[in-house]
Amino acid sequence: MSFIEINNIWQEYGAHVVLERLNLRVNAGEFCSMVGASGCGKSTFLRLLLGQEAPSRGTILLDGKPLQAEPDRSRGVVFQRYSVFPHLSVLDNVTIGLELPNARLLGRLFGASKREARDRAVWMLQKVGLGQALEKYPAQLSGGMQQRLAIAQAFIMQPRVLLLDEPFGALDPGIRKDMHALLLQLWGETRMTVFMVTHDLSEGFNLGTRLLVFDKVRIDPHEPNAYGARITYDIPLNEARLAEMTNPQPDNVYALRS
Ligand SMILES: Nc1ncnc2c1ncn2[C@@H]1O[C@H](COP(=O)(O)OP(=O)(O)OP(=O)(O)O)[C@@H](O)[C@H]1O
Repeated sequence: MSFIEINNIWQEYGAHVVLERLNLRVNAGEFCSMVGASGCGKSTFLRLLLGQEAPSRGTILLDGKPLQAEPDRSRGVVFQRYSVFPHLSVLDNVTIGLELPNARLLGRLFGASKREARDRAVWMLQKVGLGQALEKYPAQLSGGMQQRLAIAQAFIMQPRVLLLDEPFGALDPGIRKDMHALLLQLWGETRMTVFMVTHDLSEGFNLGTRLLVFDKVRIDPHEPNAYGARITYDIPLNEARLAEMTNPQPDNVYALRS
């Protein structure tokens, strides 16, 4: 059994078929880069994986069970445009993720739990290079720093599946390179399963252990929306890195929680 099983899913909005007959098996720890023409349904596919939408047909299984309809802690997401809270400091932006799941029972965390959450958030922010900006507000940060903050927010929750929708699309080339290194490092440490949509082919090839190409197999020039896209190529990449990730040597294992 694969960690994620996608069985013959379709996504239709009225008469507009966006995805059709999509099948995929993904093992835990794989890093899937996803490319394809604009509008072919990559973000739609991510929304299905996140549980924000249910497919029109077909099933998605996570660990053998149907995906929960609501997004939960097992899945984290980073969009191209930083989705951080403007009225919270950098530190609070990251700590709040740890507090919210407990909020219904306890209100905000306090005492030792609060300190522990804060320590973990500081540690995570140091990892993404924001250790000197803890008390700043998002408006005081550059675009690249805000995106690092969004990544820290997603990683602190230690999701089993990380969904990235062009996470570096708005960044300068130099910062992009740093972020690639950071993402690979954190992926190696946490052994998450990653799905990343990108328009940058070289980014897709460099980071992924698998490249999924979305495309339409059938096209009706008179009815462009009559047929949907599916995965037309599934190319294994960076196999040595994947092997090291899924069978780590003791020296290569770091605990994310220090
Ligand atoms: N809720 C919706 N209702 C109707 N149409 C939708 C809905 N969501 C997406 N679509 C349509 O589905 C198609 C695929 O959109 P999607 O954003 O998934 O493509 P994409 O491959 O991610 O594109 P891009 O690379 O440009 O971001 C588009 O034509 C879009 O208009």
